[in-house]
Amino acid sequence: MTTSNIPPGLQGNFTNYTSGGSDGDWLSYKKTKFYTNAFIIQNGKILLGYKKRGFGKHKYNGFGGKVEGNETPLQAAVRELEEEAGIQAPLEYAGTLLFYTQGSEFAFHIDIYRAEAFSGTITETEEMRPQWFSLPADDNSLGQEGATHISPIPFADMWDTDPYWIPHLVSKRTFVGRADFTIDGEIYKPYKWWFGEPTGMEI
Ligand SMILES: CNc1ncnc2c1ncn2[C@@H]1O[C@H](COP(=O)(O)OP(=O)(O)OP(=O)(O)O)[C@@H](O)[C@H]1O
Repeated sequence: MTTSNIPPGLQGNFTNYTSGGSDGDWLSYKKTKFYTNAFIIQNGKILLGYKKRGFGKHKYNGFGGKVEGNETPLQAAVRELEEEAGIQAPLEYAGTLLFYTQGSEFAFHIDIYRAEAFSGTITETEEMRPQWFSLPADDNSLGQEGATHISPIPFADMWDTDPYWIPHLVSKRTFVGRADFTIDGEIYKPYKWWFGEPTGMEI
């Protein structure tokens, strides 16, 4: 299995891909802005933050934000993790998500990172309230301790397309994807999406 209907903005050969939504065209956008999103995954648990303000308010997500000035995405990811959760971690690249909402001035290009260790004390900030969640049992081979009495990943309170790529993140398989949304008032609805695992060096 290689590739079918790869969305504009992604190139290469892919495996384990999944897609859904409208049969219509992908939306078009003129520019992209670079963002980051970082997750700590440890002992059968994943650290998420409840966003208290700004974009994605009231959703759980990783910790991240805009890549500033001449930072690399990795430097931005390390800085945002510290600003939003109070911790430092040896982040590793995990995947990339393109996200566009109809009518928006730009598309998000989000580099996603993960780490299995961290230092410092997890701290609630003005922007995020950090909380551990348990991974599904299949991904829980690192040990159940600490994970048995905590809630599963709260997908109902996350971006609708998160369930398509979080499993790749958790199982350490590099992924890329695109998700186009429409917006109705303040409600974002997934319109069309595609996620896959690159088989070469072409990201
Ligand atoms: C389907 N769509 C999506 N799925 C999953 N995650 C998404 C996302 N769309 C945006 N994100 C993340 O949401 C955060 C916004 O960052 P945001 O708080 O706006 O950035 P930053 O802290 O720089 O902003 P301010 O400094 O407050 O302006 C940032 O982690 C970004 O990666």
